[in-house]
Parts: sequence; C-alpha cells; structure tokens
Amino acid sequence: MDPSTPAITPSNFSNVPFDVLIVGGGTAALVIAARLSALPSITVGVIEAGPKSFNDPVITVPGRFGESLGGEYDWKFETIPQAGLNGRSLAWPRGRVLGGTSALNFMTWTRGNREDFDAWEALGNEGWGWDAMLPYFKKTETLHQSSASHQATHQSLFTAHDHGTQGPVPTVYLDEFSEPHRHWHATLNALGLETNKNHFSGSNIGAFTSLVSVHPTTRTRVSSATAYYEPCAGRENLYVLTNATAEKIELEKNGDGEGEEWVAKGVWYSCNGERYLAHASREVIVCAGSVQSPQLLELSGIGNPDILRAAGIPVKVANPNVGENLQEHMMTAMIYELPPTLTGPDQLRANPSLAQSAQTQFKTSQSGIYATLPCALSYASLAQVLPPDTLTTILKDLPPPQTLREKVLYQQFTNPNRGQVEFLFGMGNWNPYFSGEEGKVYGTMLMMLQLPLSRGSIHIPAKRTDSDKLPSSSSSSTSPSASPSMKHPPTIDPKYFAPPTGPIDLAIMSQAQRFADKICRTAPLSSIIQRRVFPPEPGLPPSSSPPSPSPSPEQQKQQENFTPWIHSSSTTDWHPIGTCSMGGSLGRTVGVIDARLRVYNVKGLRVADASIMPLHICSHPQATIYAIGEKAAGLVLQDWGLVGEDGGVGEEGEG
Ligand SMILES: Cc1cc2nc3c(=O)[nH]c(=O)nc-3n(C[C@H](O)[C@H](O)[C@H](O)COP(=O)(O)OP(=O)(O)OC[C@H]3O[C@@H](n4cnc5c(N)ncnc54)[C@H](O)[C@@H]3O)c2cc1C
Repeated sequence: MDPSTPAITPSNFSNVPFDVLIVGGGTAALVIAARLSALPSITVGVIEAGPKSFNDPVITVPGRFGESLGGEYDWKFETIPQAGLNGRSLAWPRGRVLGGTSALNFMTWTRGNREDFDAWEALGNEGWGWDAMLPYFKKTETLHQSSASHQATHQSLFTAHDHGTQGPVPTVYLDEFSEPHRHWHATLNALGLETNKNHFSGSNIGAFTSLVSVHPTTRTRVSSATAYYEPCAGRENLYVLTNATAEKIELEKNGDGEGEEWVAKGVWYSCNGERYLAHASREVIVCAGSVQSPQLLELSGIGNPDILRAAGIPVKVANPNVGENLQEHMMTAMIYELPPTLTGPDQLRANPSLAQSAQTQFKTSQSGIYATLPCALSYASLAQVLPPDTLTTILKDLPPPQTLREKVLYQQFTNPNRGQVEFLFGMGNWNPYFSGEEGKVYGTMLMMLQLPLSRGSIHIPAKRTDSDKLPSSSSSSTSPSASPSMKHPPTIDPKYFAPPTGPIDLAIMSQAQRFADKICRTAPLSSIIQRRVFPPEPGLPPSSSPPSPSPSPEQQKQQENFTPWIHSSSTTDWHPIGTCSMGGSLGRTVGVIDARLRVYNVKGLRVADASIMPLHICSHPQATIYAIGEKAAGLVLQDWGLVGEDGGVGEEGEG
C-alpha cells in the first residue's frame, strides 16, 4: 500500500468503532499507533492536521535541514514579545505533517543523562528513571555500527550494548563530515573536554560525534512516519486521517457533585470545513506536542478556570497546571567567517545550479553536501565552562527552592556530571539576525542552555471582542467566532530571562558564551576560522599604540561582555517541553497527568509527547520522545491487561 494515498474519508473515519483515538500524527503519536495496532484486536485512529508527505526532498534530504521551516509543513507559531529578549518575538516552528516535528528536525540523535531521568523519578514519577527508561530507548532504535576505520577517523564511537538492535528507527553515523568536524575533537580535548566514547551510557559530557536518524542505505531522513507508520500502513485496524484538525475532546459527565466524573468519549475534528465526531470506546491519547496538547485540553474544558472563562470555554475539569511549566533550551548562534574554499548550506541556497548538482549527487550516490548534517557536539558541566569564582557567585543568586521541582533541579547545578551547556559547530549562518555577505562562507557556533530556570506558559487566548481581528496566519474561511478554537494560535510566553530566576539563565549563558568563543580561538579549529563576524570581534587597539596597562586583546576577548548580544539575538533551540507535565508525588497540585500519563480527574484520557516532561533534559529530545511513545504504548497495554508489568519490552528491550 502506498502510504501517501489517503486511506479513509473524514466522514467514514467518524463511523469507525475505535478503541483508541490518537490526536496528532507526530513523533510520539505514531510510535503509539504502531505498537497498539500491532494487536489486531485493537482498532486505532490517528487524526493529523497536516498532510502525508513521503517524497518531498525538503523533508527527505538530510542536508536540506531547516529549509522546511516557515513553509507548508510548519505551524509557524510565534512567541509573544519577550521583555528578556529586548521585546523580540521568536518564530517557533512545529511540524504540521505526518511525522510531526520529526519530519522537520535536524536529525541529531542523543539520549541524555542518567540524572535527567532519575530527576523525573525523584519527583515521584515512578518508572521514569534511567534504568526503567533504558529498555524503551533501546526498543525504538537500531544502531548501524560504524566500522573500525570510520571510528578511528571520525571518532564515531559507541557502546553496542547501550543501543537497540531491532527498533524501527535506524541510527547511523554519517559517511561524510564537514571540515569543522574534522577539527572538533582535538579542539575540545585541548580545552579539557575529553572525547566521550560512551555518550549513550548515561553521561554525554565531553565531545562526541553525533548519531543521526538517517536511513543507512538511502541516506534519507528517518521520521516517525517512515520508521513507525510506513511499515504498518497496510494494517486493517489502523486508520490515519490526515489534513484533519482535532478541535475538542468529547467529554461525558457521569454523576454529580462529589461523585462527578468526566470520561473521554471521542474527538471532534474538522476537515474541509466540515465538523465530525469520532468515538473511542477505551481511550483518547493526546499527542499534539508541547504547544498544542495544552491548547486542546483547554479548548476541551480542562485547565485553569480563569483562562477558560476568559476564553468563553465552559470549565469541566479545573487544573491550573495545564499549559504551565514551559521550559525551553535557549540558544545563541555566533557566526564566524571560514575560508572561501569551503562549501556550506548557504552557498547551495544562494546558487541554484550548485544546489541542483548537490541534489543529483545525493540522488545518484547518496553522498555530497546534502548527505551531511552538523554532528560536532559537546556537553559541558558548569564547572568545566565557568571560572569557579564566577560559578559560586552566580549560584549564590539561586533563591531558596519553593517547590520539589526546584529542589531537584537546583541539585543539578552543582553536579559536575550534568551537561548544563551544549556546544555545536555547523557550517552555514544559522542566525536570523545576521545577514551575511554574498560569496562569504560562514560557520556557526551554537551554545545552548540545557537546564533553564526560566518558566513560561502556553494558553488559549481570551475570547475576542467584535472589534478583534483573526490573526493573519489563520487559514479560517469561516467568520470569526467569539471563543478561540484550534484556528487561533495559542499565546506562547516562554518568559525568557524573566525574574526571579531567569536572570541566572542569562548570567550562565553570558559566561558560557565566552567558552563558545574560546573554542573557536583554539587550535586546530582556529586554523579554519578567519574572524568572528557576529557579534563582531571587540575593537582591538591599533598595532602602533604604545604599550599600555589596558587589557591585551586576548584578555579583552576573555572578558568580553556578551549579555547585550544575548538579549538582542538569542533564539529558541526548538525544544519546548513541560506544558502537560507529570505531577509525580504532588499529583495535580503541580501536574496535569500522573506517571501513567492519565489526565487527572478524567477517565480514558492520556497525554504522550514532549509536553509530559516535568524537567528538561541535557539532550536533544527526539530520542526521548520516541521512548516516551514506546513507554506510553506499554502503559496502555498494561492497563488494558494485554501485557505484563514490563510493558512488553522484556529483558533485552526488543519486545
Ligand atoms: C527546527 C527543529 C529542529 C530540531 N532538531 C532536533 C534534532 O536535531 N534532534 C532532536 O532530538 N530534536 C530536535 N528537535 C525537537 C524534536 O524534533 C521535537 O521535540 C519532537 O519531534 C516533538 O515531538 P512531539 O511528539 O512532542 O510533537 P510533534 O512531533 O510536533 O507532533 C505533534 C503533531 O500533532 C499535530 N497536531 C497538533 N495539533 C493538532 C490538532 N489539533 N489536530 C490534529 N493534529 C494536530 C501536529 O501537526 C504534529 O504532527 C527539533 C525541533 C525543531 C522544530
């Protein structure tokens, strides 16, 4: 069966007697859909707002990463203006296509640290610690091992027993790497960040060459659509409806007063201007991602009563935590000029004939620049990056923890094993605030804060008055209704660098930025760096100046104040989490769902995607979100009595 052919009409979909309905066809969603529909007795429906797209090179060709942002497969969300970013709003891309954001992301495959998941368990989320999660990580993956000579040349190292051997997502080391990558390990080693040979074993501190979610033979992108959906597309008990938007969860009330109970019965969705209701006899699982899972809960009447009332939505289940606890990896992108002999993505974007020949090379031999991705990564602890006195001073400003979450989080700051800051060097200009000069070749040093203290929120907007206009990004052809709907983008407010704790994020990033710059001034990477262009290098004293007690150029660079530049140019690292988080031992006083992913006070409703994470992880999140999907499927099957307590992963994690 051609997975790109629509299999069912929207109206027929509404007549299928589903056991389970999954909202969103993204990263976690399709894992769950594939695992549940493996049992022929379970009828599974998936409602995805975007299209199926399996052959568009903008998705499939790895080296074209980033080109789909802002295009037809992107929801094109934006934050509200951020005071901590000099009033800037940031674009927040999210996938709107089968496969979700796994079809738009940059394919980096990392796992995070033991402490990331043990922190979730320390909050009382039983079964989410490192040891319990490892089988699910392995279940999702098949590692394609690099050869001994590849390992020696590219440091493409791995510990086989930490990886899966039969999972749907193939992970590979690239065949070719960029020139900066060739210098990466030696440079980081010179700065005391050793090459980490076991970066999937519970600590990713140090330098490493990243694995990527790319097919080993075709060298095309692997998404949840290709890895999990495509092989199951012919199943008679799996129905995937694309170009259909879930508008609301159908909730039925049983009983009154003290005995009142809400039960999820189905999902209202719209397609081609028509509205339908699909029924689920056992469960609805919301997998709409960190931005839209809270949006859908609120539109369904689950959330903070004040927000729901302001939006004109009747309150069914009051829970002020819906849409709160938003955490994001904040990122800076420093730009360096590289030798004109190198070629990067900018050159291809600017030169159609160069792009065409790269495309042909990729098509015929799966090689060349379109077969490459940024893979020069390193995580570092604060102690490795900040001078000891500075670190002590910054940490003195940490206010006493007010909540268990803060207590667990603060313990991470002084832990020398936590990769609080990530550094990544890639070819090309990644900074939207820097316009390069034509003909110049640039490289980008990314610096990303992994355990931010800034906490934001995502909520539905208030009810519009007659004088309000629909947002210009709305594709609605209907007249505006008073209450918000899925057509109205939610209010995304990450509160970057906002008091009381956000200024500590800024202080850490300002210091870590110096380290990022130092990496580029250290050999051998420095041998290909011509100059820093964004932010421009600080003015150096003219060479004819007489000796003076003023700082040397080197000292000047080491003391450079990056704070204003971070305010004016930092961006999202595209990793929002936490908006429907697990409540742990404090339950619904801090959370939206329990550790079995069940929405508090609603029967038959779970959430499973990036939004469930209570605290951020020191890692790119996709491997974790695939594992969340695997675990969610296991929990559902356990709760239905269809697998044992191991969630179907067994000893080896390959179940
Ligand atoms: C530009 C970019 C680069 C990234 N690079 C990396 C990387 O290199 N490595 C990494 O590990 N992570 C990366 N990430 C992050 C990672 O890809 C995401 O965190 C992850 O894919 C999110 O998975 P999810 O299941 O939570 O949501 P998604 O995969 O976004 O799935 C949500 C799905 O729900 C659908 N949906 C939403 N609302 C509705 C509705 N009402 N009705 C129907 N459908 C709906 C959406 O269309 C989407 O398909 C990147 C992200 C971005 C944006």
